[in-house]
Amino acid sequence: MSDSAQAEKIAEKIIDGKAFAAGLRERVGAAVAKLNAEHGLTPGLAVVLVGEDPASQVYVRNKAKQTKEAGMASFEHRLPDTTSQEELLALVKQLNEDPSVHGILVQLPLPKQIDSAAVLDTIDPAKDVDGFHVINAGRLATGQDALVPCTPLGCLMLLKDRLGDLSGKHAVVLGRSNIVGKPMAQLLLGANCTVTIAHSRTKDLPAECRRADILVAAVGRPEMVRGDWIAPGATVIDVGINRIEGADGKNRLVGDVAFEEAVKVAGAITPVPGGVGPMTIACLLANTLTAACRAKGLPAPEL
Ligand SMILES: NC(=O)C1=CN([C@@H]2O[C@H](COP(=O)(O)OP(=O)(O)OC[C@H]3O[C@@H](n4cnc5c(N)ncnc54)[C@H](OP(=O)(O)O)[C@@H]3O)[C@@H](O)[C@H]2O)C=CC1
Ligand SMILES: Nc1nc(=O)c2c([nH]1)NC[C@@H]1CN(c3ccc(C(=O)N[C@@H](CCC(=O)O)C(=O)O)cc3)C=[N+]21
Repeated sequence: MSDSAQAEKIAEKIIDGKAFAAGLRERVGAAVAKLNAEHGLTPGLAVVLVGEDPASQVYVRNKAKQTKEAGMASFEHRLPDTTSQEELLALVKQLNEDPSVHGILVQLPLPKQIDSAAVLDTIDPAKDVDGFHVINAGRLATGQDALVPCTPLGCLMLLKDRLGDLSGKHAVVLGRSNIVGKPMAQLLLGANCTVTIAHSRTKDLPAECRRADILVAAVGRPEMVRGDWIAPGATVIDVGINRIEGADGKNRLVGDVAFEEAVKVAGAITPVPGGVGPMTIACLLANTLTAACRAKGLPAPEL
């Protein structure tokens, strides 16, 4: 095969999350404009950042910018690293009561003096646009209307867009965190996949992965999934966001999958950056729109 034919084949395999997210944000923006014109409602998202973690600051800035671009109100709350649990809970309760706020996101991780689970469970479940509250986790697990965690929701959208019906496919989810792995497995189960959840105690990770039609990697280990862990033609979703030092001494962003190896074997694969990350923020906006509609007793638009 010629070099250009080879390059074309690889390009076809890449799932362009950045482009899909841009389209989703446009659809959210159009729905927000309609909601505003017909009902005088402007969805509002409050983002709370505790401490000065530079990566978190970048995400929070991006979220605020994209929230405004979609025509929604953005409220940013920055608290010092030394904030107490009581102070943070007081702010969350104030946001719960504020009628202009439809979505609340408390950026994770939180400083160690704060009990994250207690904070997340204080957020009004109807405003929990991260979908991390136990009520929303329970609703998702029991097949009821829930606010669904943004990252897995974005992964599911990319999978359905690429593969159509997912029924009967064998999905392997690497990672079992409450914010990615577990809700991802629930969503895939809801889409009628046969689901395996693998983690740090799984015996033969490469063998489990090779059985996957759909492989979702969310472990936080740079390039852990090698090309020979992937079944030929499988669809690979790389959730990992890892900053590592490149050969040139500069920082670069890599996923949990060794992309160059994997792209040769996989049928389709998300890149890092430009894959799942942008979908997470677009889904956050979609969830804020959903929360605002439900607060007014309106049906959430199909996006
Ligand atoms: N793109 C995006 O928008 C987002 C990206 N991320 C990224 O996704 C990744 C995962 O995030 P998150 O779920 O929060 O991470 P956690 O650290 O909470 O969970 C990691 C999971 O991976 C498992 N694991 C860790 N090491 C191994 C290993 N060597 N072999 C097998 N399993 C392993 C752990 O197993 P065990 O339970 O046994 O410890 C755990 O279940 C990170 O890179 C994070 O940065 C996260 C959120 C959003
Ligand atoms: N309450 C809470 N909710 C979250 O959803 C949440 C959180 N806390 N804490 C941190 C993680 C991480 N996260 C990302 C969002 C967007 C990108 C993203 O847009 N990434 C770009 C690249 C960004 C870059 O260059 O650094 C991309 O992959 O193309 C990545 C990661 C949300 N998180």
